Amino acid sequence: MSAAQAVDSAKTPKPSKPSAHPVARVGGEPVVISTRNVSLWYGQVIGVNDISLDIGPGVTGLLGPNGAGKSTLLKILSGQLRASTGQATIFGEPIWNNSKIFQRVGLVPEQDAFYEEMTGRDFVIYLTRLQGFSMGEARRLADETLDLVGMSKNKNRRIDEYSKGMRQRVKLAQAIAHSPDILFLDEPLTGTDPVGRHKMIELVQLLGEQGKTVVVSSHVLHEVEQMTQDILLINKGRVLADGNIYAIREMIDKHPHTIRVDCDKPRQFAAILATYEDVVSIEFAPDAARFNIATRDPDACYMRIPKLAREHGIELRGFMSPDNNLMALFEYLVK
Ligand SMILES: Nc1ncnc2c1ncn2[C@@H]1O[C@H](COP(=O)(O)OP(=O)(O)OP(=O)(O)O)[C@@H](O)[C@H]1O
Repeated sequence: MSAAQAVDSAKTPKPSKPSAHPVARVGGEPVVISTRNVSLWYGQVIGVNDISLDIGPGVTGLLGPNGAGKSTLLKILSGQLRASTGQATIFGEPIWNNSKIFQRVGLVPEQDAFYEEMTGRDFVIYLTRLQGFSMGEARRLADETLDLVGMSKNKNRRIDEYSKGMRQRVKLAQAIAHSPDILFLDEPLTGTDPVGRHKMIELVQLLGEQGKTVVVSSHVLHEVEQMTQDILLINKGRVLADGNIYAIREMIDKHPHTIRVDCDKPRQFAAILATYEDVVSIEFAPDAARFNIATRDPDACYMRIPKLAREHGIELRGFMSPDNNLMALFEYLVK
């Protein structure tokens, strides 16, 4: 059985009836999530500002730098925060204080909120029970879902012994165990190792292909575009652009993209990378242990870095896109 079939066949929740309300459409698909003029203030600080959007089935990437309002928007859409003004609906029904809707929603929050002394398995069972499943069903769903996210081997260990990547996978398992129609993931790739990252991306894609509505936030374009082509760009609490990745890519390609490289022989590796035409500049950290490489072809550069490191016997400790990439893009977009 494929993982995709497993996601669906593993679960036997009692599905809620679809809303009787007629729904609008986005790109030929029914609108699942909708907001109109939604704003939220934290005292004097604006979290999100006058956001109106329609999201349909499939994966939508919510992309923005730190502090853009991604978590605030996801919290409003998942019913954790009430908008100060405006309306937010799922399947045409208000989200706030609507327990019927909560059963159709799964959430991977940015912050961990575990009972650390519990095992991963008990944690998923416990939260699945809260969705109204019997103990037997919750156990079965927890086991099947933990298997799906690659946590079978470690599910009976205490959560306080887990790596960051394992924690992310348990968060994903609790979010999908009850087979929700809608899934919100807030920076799910943070701290994941390459295998966990691949697994998470694959699952997000599968859920989208199954017709679930998945909204995934990130501040790294490269991460988001591995999961979807549909992007909402958000900055300073506002949606700046809503559309296809290629249009957004075009804007980005006019700006050099920065990749931070951490390895055991930074000078040697920087010299190798500098020979490529797309590389615009290389800048070392003050201690010269890491360097930033600016490139006009991020895709090629991301592919090339691990390959060259392997070929030249360089130990690559990490490479990632620092926030200032997106900041540069957003500054450009709001000009
Ligand atoms: N509980 C809070 N109290 C006061 N201000 C807050 C609170 N939570 C968020 N903010 C502010 O609201 C704005 C949006 O924050 P939010 O966390 O939604 O952004 P984000 O895009 O998710 O960023 P990050 O990835 O850093 O979490 C920021 O200016 C942030 O400082």
